[in-house]
Amino acid sequence: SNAASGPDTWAADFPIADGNRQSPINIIPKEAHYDPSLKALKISYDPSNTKGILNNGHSFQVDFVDDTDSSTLTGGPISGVYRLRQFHFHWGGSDNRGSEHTLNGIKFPCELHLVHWNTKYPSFGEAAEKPDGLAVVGVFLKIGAANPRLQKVLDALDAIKNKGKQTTFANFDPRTLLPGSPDYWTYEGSLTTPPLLESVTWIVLKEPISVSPAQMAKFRSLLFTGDGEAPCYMVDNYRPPQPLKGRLVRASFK
Ligand SMILES: NS(=O)(=O)c1cc(F)cc(F)c1
Ligand SMILES: [Zn+2]
Repeated sequence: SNAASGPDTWAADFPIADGNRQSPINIIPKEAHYDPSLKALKISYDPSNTKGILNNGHSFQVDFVDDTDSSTLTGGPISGVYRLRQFHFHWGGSDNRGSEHTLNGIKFPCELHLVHWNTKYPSFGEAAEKPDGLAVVGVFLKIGAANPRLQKVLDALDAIKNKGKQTTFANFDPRTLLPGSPDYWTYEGSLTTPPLLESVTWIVLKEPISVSPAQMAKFRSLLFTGDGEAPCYMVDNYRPPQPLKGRLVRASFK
């Protein structure tokens, strides 16, 4: 990561960067504990909640209307109802890196995060400050055939090349981005970007989805920089794995 503002500099402004439940982590499947009490994830999204797509200067995100319980996550390791807020990605400058979570030390070229907040709190902002406030579903992307489900998202990127740009984006069902297998690992962690709040129940799906090299090039065509600034390609926007500090990683499958 670059010295100026990369992950190694965050502890100065956000001491929680060295906390006891930081994310991401390296997942070692053989060291995960199968928990038969873990429920299946229940995901119910309403595509009409899609609000827009934004280049926020560190990734791009697709935002959802979250003022009703029409796009929710329940079941799995969580209790209660969590509402979909946004999804976004992290990726590398080449196919050998990019994911935040790793599997047996292996980095994937890209990782999708679907961010949900616990409706026992009045808002996303309030929930983000509570230990059980957020639930993020992580999906690995691996190089293979072009993924037609990604294409609508990637085709919108030309309109949000620079930091701060947003455009309309409607009627997208993020469920189409999920793999077939329901198997997941889960652990208690944090946001992976500042403010690094320790409020996330992570749910990392075992089965990756595919992305082609040409599709990865689309991700890498975005800019970290604003219009009129010296352009800097948006790549390597991932935090490396953080110390487990005694946490258990549970598996929903044997
Ligand atoms: N990358 S992440 O999913 O942990 C995340 C989600 C979020 F809503 C805000 C953040 F700053 C970071
Ligand atoms: Zn993320």
